[in-house]
Amino acid sequence: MTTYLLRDVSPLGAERTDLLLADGVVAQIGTGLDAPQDAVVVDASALVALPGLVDLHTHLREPGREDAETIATGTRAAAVGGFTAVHAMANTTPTQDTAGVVEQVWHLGRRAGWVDVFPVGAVTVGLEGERLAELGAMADSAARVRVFSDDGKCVHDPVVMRRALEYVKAFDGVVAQHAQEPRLTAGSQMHEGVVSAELGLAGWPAVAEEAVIARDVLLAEHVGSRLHVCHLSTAGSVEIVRWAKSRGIDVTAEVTPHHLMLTDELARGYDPIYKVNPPLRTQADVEAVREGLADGTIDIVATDHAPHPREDKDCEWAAAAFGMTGLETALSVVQEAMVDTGRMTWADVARVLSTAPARIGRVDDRHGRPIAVGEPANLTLVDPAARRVVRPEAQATKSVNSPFRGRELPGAVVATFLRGRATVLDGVPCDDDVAVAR
Ligand SMILES: NC(=O)N[C@@H](CC(=O)O)C(=O)O
Ligand SMILES: [Zn+2]
Ligand SMILES: [Zn+2]
Repeated sequence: MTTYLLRDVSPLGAERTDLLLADGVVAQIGTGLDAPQDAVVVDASALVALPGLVDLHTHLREPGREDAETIATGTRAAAVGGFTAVHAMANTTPTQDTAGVVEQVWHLGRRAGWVDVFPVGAVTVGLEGERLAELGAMADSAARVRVFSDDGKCVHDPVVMRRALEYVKAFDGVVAQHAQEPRLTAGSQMHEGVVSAELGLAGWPAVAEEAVIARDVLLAEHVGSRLHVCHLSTAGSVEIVRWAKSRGIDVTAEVTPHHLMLTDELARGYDPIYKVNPPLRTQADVEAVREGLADGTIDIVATDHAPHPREDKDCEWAAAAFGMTGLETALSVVQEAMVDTGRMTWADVARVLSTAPARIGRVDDRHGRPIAVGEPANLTLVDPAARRVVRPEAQATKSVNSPFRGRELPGAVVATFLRGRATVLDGVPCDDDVAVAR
């Protein structure tokens, strides 16, 4: 295995030092380290080192929609985006609702070799919201599932939600809720507000999200369980989570990069590239989620990378699929929205994109670790001074539905290391090295 000496890198944006990566771990830290004979020396004097990013919410689409993404293409895109681990959502075909399917996804992730893939288990059979899936068997499987979600759909029946919350306690699992009251959002196309009224598109009101979050934090309190809120998007949701945390309720929440940056104004062009669930909200909501992320009410940023094939997006708004890609732009968007605005430091970025998601997903024995001697060398090197224009056709993901198309964003992932092995160097995926390691 290649040894890397990262010369003059800035861990978490702090003072520069050298990092020696050998035998899969951070072997030495210090200034002016001697380069071992066969080491590859990387001039990292312009780079910030972060613990490898961890995505709690990725749609890899395999099995079932390999025309949109495969585990191989999606995890390669994840590595390019600086990730060393992703949690793969359960809304595949077949659904990830049995030990057999989650083990298959886990095996395919290992075989691809780009990042560690942690399958999410469905809460209910077929995401139908009626009967609990075999949560225990998925937890005990080789995939060691700890995160359970019907994402794409809401676990709307309060009795089913209560049972799921109770059940996952046995193995320290968490239910990740896609908070969307279905009756309030039947036929909804975009955020309900001034813009939806003007465009004549059916609205998806903030209350449909907030009502479910309010119910679920109370359920989590009642049964003493752990709840995670997926892609929180409204100012009211931030308020409810803030209140729940102040009561000591064991709730965590995520926001997506697109909800940190984009608003419903973008729907005015009727371009379905901006159609997503939950919908893009208002500028006041964007301000509130930024503030919530900065003050710790929102624990993490998760991409909700949702690739769709062209034919599902190149159509009229009402017929188009909900969802946006995000793995390869997440870090840049967080830099623009939070770091370059002075709201967060790089140490905060490491928390919201690595340490906290690893902890919520209970993979913090391997990921989201401090950059310290003896720790697994899962690392991301970012050049904060770089700027680049997003070109979806040039991305590693198989799908081109990026809402950031044509935008210039700050920052670039220069390298990603998974257990000391480079998966990305000079911004380019290391196809040959990853193939050898397979
Ligand atoms: N976010 C989306 O708009 N779509 C997701 C489902 C989801 O995250 O709810 C998808 O699977 O396409
Ligand atoms: Zn969702
Ligand atoms: Zn999702």
